Amino acid sequence: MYDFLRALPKAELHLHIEGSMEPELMFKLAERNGVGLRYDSVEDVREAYDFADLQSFLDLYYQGMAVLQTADDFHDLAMDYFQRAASEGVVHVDLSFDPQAHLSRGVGMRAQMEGLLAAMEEARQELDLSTAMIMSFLRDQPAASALDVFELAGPWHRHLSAVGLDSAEAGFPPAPFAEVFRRARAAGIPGVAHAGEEGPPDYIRDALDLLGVIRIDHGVRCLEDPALVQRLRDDQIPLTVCPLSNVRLKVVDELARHPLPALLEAGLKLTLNSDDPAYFGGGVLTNFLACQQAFGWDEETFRQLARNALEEAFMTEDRRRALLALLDGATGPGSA
Ligand code: HPA
Ligand SMILES: [Zn+2]
Repeated sequence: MYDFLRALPKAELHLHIEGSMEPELMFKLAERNGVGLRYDSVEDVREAYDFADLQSFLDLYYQGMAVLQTADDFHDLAMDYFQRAASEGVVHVDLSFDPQAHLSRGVGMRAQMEGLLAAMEEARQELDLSTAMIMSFLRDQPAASALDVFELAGPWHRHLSAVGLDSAEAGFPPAPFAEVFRRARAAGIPGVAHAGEEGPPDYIRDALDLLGVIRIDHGVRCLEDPALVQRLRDDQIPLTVCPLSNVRLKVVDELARHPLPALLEAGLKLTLNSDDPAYFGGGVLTNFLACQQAFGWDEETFRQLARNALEEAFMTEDRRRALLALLDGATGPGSA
């Protein structure tokens, strides 16, 4: 099964590039930029990654970013992740980043964009890895700040495949962000949003109705609302589920009790993703393997999850056709 899951052409739809920073890179960038760290060693960092909930993770996540200062840093961060992803059989990444978390530290939009876009081009040329960019807004910051950031990113709008919404969820409903998502849509940029991770099912409904999003990040709490589940199934709205993240942030007690089997049973369009691989114990392949261990799914189930991701990722139709053909070819007959 390892070989099968490794070979499966996997697309990652829910990945915060800042959450892909391994402690080794954090130390390297800290040294390069003369930024002090509160940790003495890589082991110290890993030990600190013991989270009680989403907020306790976010506190360290925003701290860790302090080492990112220049375009080169963003480039190196993304390339480090792309190389690891490619080695796990990932063929496409919808990469999300949080510009406000960098602007507030005095790191400009240009450095962020130029570094990330350079790495994305390098990944295409050197790793045959396609990528797309999602610019996310922090929902625990004022909606006016999201509007400012969207305007500030104007010169790069043509590089954005979507806008997103992340950070602390409970108590921060989607509604205030309707205007910025409407503006993005008017510029031809669709939306995705975290909803139903720690927040209630109503936030999923509001993300669809008020923000007009085309995918829901996480969404696992939809099961508390049967009418919502029916809508998500009828409309085949993709959910980007992050199994190991949900365990590490205590959305669920343990993977064996994760609602993934119930979500599948409900006929929802699911994908498996890593969220913040450096903080939550591994990348996409690790998440696939953990689900195999926990749920004993067969090859057909994993093939369908991988197909869902290829169908819903932000990529050209030519690339999608090629990767779907690779999926069917790589995984044998009966999969067409
Ligand atoms: O899992 C997450 N949830 C919300 N915001 C985030 N920002 C990075 N990771 C996450
Ligand atoms: Zn996330």
